[in-house]
Formats: sequence, C-alpha cells, structure tokens
Amino acid sequence: MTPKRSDQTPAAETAPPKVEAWAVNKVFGQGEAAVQAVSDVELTLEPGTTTALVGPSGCGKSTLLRMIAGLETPTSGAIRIGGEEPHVVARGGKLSVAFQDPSLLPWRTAASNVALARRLAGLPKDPEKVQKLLSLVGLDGFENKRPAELSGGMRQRCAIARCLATGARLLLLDEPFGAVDEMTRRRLNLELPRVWEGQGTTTLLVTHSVTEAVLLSDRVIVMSHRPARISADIAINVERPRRASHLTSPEFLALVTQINAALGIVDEPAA
Ligand SMILES: Nc1ncnc2c1ncn2[C@@H]1O[C@H](COP(=O)(O)OP(=O)(O)OP(=O)(O)O)[C@@H](O)[C@H]1O
Repeated sequence: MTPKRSDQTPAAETAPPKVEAWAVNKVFGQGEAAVQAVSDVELTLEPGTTTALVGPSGCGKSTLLRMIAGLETPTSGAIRIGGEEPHVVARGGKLSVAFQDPSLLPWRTAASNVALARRLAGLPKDPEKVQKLLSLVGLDGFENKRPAELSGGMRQRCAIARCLATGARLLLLDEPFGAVDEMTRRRLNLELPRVWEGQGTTTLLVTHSVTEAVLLSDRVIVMSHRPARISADIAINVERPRRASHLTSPEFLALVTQINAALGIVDEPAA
C-alpha cells in the first residue's frame, strides 16, 4: 500500500528531481520492420526547471517522454530520475503524466477524478484543494459532471488538474493542451506554470507549438526527424512570470525565429 504523506512533507523529501539520460536509444520491432524512434539521446534536466521538446511529427518526442515516465524501456542506454530508475519512481507516485488523450474514469465526476489522484498519491482528503485546482483550469460549476458531460477541452483541463493534484515533483506533459481551444490554451499557458513553479517541479513538456514552448520553458530542445536526436538546445532567458505582453517582445520573437530555424521552418526567399 502507498504510504500516507501529508502536504507538509519536508522539502528535502519532495525536492524536484534531476533527470538524466545517457546514450538512450529506442527501437520498436525487429528486422525489416524495426523502427528506430530515438537515437543516442544525452540529456540532463536540472531540478525545478521546465523543458520543452519540439520536433517534427513522428520524430520520437513522445517515445522519449514515455521512457522517462517508465512506460517504455530504452533498447540501450539508461535513464535515472534522482538516481532511480523511472519505473521505480513511477511506482512510488513521484511522477505524474498528462497525455493529449485524457484517460479520466468515466463513472467518476471531475472532482472525484482529481480527488482519486490525490488519494492514490497517498495525500490526505482535501476537497478545497481539489476545488481550487478545478477552478484554476476553468472548471468551476463542472465539478460534479462526469467526463461524458464535458467537452474534449474540458476533459483535458480536468486531466491537467489531476496531474497537478498528485503533488508529484516530476511532471511529464505530452501535448497537454492539444485539444484545448486557442483562447483557453493561452490562458492555461500563462497560469499553469505558476502552479507547478509554486509546487516546485521538474517539468518536461512535449508540444507542437513553438510559441507555447518558449512561453512555458527555461529551455527548448529541438529534436531532428526520426530517429530523434537532439539538434538544438536553446536557453529561454525570458523573465518570469511570463505575461501575454512577452508574446510580442523582440527577445521572445527572436527565440521563436531561432527555434523555427532549428526546425527548418524558414521563409522562402521572395521570387
Ligand atoms: N509502441 C510502438 N510500437 C511501434 N512503433 C512505435 C510505437 N510507439 C511509437 N512508435 C513509432 O516511433 C516513432 C516515433 O513516435 P512518437 O510517438 O514518439 O513520435 P512524436 O514525435 O511524439 O510524434 P507526434 O509529434 O506526431 O506526436 C513513430 O514512427 C511511431 O510510429
């Protein structure tokens, strides 16, 4: 059984972890059908930082995130989270994953899905905290609705609240805002980092949006076409908290341009 822990667990026990990956490769299948998804990835995520992974569709970003989450095993190489193997950290409830496809329990209400995540993480009941998280993701008034009664974007926001509710110090977010409308997405982009920064987490985010990557992160890692290698590693030294006004600042736009260039997205020369 998961040992009970309180929200007042000493900081030393709940400090955000360092994530390290050495020479990580992942090959799916064998022989002629083999697909190499990740190639020779060396990566260190410093404790308490937010890193975004961007790259072409199908290049291997989710595979890398899933290996860090302990959901896939590297074919070769090693990953450690605070010195421990990912599946050990996952089993201990010390990491939390949110996917684009939110797997909420259909028979439970939004509030009960979030509360269950707290319970499974060994945290005490706290309906007020659950309510606060649901309110933060804009689900006020929908606490007692079941997933089938929520829109796709609402389900996704509920899944993000559930991910934050565990108090895990490692957040792995795979396109968490993919099905959220543009306006809500921007609001969540600006508000949610304050929550996870307040909790003190190491966060890894896969996103298709370069703007979102810059807005949320301390660092953006650009992956190449499959098999995914790291092709650029760009520090985002934009002051925090990030605000909507940053979106149009020259330094922000220069970073977006730099990342687009690393992705090979450049303007065609005028005819
Ligand atoms: N379980 C699996 N079995 C076989 N092949 C897989 C599996 N998971 C992923 N792949 C393959 O590995 C490659 C990388 O997939 P992955 O989902 O990591 O890419 P991605 O960069 O996250 O893509 P997208 O941006 O489109 O979500 C793809 O060619 C995919 O088909």
